[in-house]
Formats: sequence, C-alpha cells, structure tokens
Amino acid sequence: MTDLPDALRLRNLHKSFGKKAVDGLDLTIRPGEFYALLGANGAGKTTTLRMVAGLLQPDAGEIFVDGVDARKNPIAAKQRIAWLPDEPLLYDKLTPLEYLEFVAGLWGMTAERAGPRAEELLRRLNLWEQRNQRCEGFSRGMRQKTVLAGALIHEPRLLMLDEPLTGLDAGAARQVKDMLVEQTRAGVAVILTTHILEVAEKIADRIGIIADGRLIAEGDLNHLRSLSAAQTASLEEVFLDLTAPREPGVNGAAA
Ligand SMILES: Nc1ncnc2c1ncn2[C@@H]1O[C@H](COP(=O)(O)OP(=O)(O)OP(=O)(O)O)[C@@H](O)[C@H]1O
Repeated sequence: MTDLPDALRLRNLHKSFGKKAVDGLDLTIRPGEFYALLGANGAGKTTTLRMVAGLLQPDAGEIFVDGVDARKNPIAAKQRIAWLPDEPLLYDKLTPLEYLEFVAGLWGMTAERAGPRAEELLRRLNLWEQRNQRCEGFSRGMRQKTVLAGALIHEPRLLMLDEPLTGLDAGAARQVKDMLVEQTRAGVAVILTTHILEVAEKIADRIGIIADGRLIAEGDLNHLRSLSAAQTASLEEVFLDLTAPREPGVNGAAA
C-alpha cells in the first residue's frame, strides 16, 4: 500500500475570479482514505474540486491524481476520477440501467465489463428493482444513488463528491455513506465537501478546513481539537473556533 501513488496531490494551487478563490492550496490524500473538506460558504471547496475534475483551469499549481499529472494528461487523470457535483445531471427519460449504459459508453467500457458492474452497483444501492423505471419519478435519494452508481461505473481511484448528502432522508443518506466507506475499504480515496459536520466527525479519517482558499487546519478530530483554543468536544465547536475571524494578536487557529 505504501508504494502506491497518492490518490490526490495538490501543490500550491491557485485560482482567482478577480478575487482569490483558491490561494496556494496544498492537499494530499492517500488511497483508501476518507477525507472531508470543510469550509464556510465561499471558502473555495467547490472551486478546488472543479479544478481537479478538469472543469476549471487553475491559474497556477500542480494537480496529481493517482500519480498522473492532471494538467499535462487531463484525459488519463479524468479516467481515475469520479466527480459528483452538488446538482448532478440525470437524464429523466432514461432508466437507471440505461443511464449506467450511457455513462459506461462515454468511458468506452465494453458491455461485458459494464453490464456486471452496473448490476453490482444497482443491487448494492437498492436500485435493482427500479432498474427499468424512468428516473423522472424518482425521489431525491434515488436520483442521488443513481448518479453515484454512474460516477462509480468506471472503477475510479478517486471519488470526489460535493455535498452528496444534502436533502437525503436518513435511509438514503445511510446507504450513500455505507457505499462510500465500502469504496475506501477497496482502496478508493474519497473526498467530500459537507456542511453536515456530523458526517465528517463520524466517518472521515482526516478533516481539512479551508478558509479564503487556504487550508488552515487538517488532521483527525483529536488533532483539530488540539489546535482549537476551545478544545471542546464537537467538531462544530472546533470548526467555528478555527474559522472565526481573529483580532490581531489573538492566538488560536493553525497558520
Ligand atoms: N465561476 C465563478 N465566477 C466567479 N466567481 C466564482 C466562480 N466560482 C466560484 N466563485 C467565487 O469563488 C469563491 C469560492 O467559491 P466556491 O464555490 O469554491 O466556495 P465553496 O467553499 O464551495 O462554497 P459553498 O459552501 O457555498 O459551496 C467564492 O467567492 C465564489 O463567489
């Protein structure tokens, strides 16, 4: 395991839209690691993930995915990535099975490889019974599970999810969370953004806190607690403490 390349390595990543959105970000995620990226609205989380997914061009910096330089070899990098945006596109007139066939076709997968993989994913996410129903009548949870299956069809090494649990009921959220943890056990690295701090607290191996496009703290919950002036129990309190605006000369958050 140790000689595997990092699932994701960002070095000195920059992106500005007039105002800096990502400002010299360094981030490393190991294979099989579950990483939660936290930050207030506008902190730069989505911009970071969109650059990794190849949807936005960085102004500067390095992006390596599973050892592949994503800026030099974007296609090879994309083949290793699954990207689930916060408002994923699902074709309502397709059934889950047709949707997975469509996505597999975009990846150039053969029917021999895609068919069993689609069945495995749909069964695992409790969608097999609905495999031939059009997605147009689906609940938010069923839609989210369908796009998650689509994101995983090509067996990516790095799974990136932007707010994947927002709006899901407890049952659907549990199925998605279980699926993500299962992926990490199979060696897939997972990075997700979430405002549901309990998810990060309970599932993540490591948590990164981003503010103004910079990583201001990173580690497991105990480590983050040790950085917080409050040293309080919940991640919510630690997060609020580390991201609170500081008066000059006040110690607290890690630089
Ligand atoms: N396409 C864009 N054009 C102009 N500004 C943008 C664009 N995308 C993001 N920004 C700005 O970049 C900054 C970072 O935004 P980003 O969406 O990455 O934050 P975020 O941490 O994902 O926030 P949220 O939790 O609200 O999703 C914000 O100031 C945002 O307004």
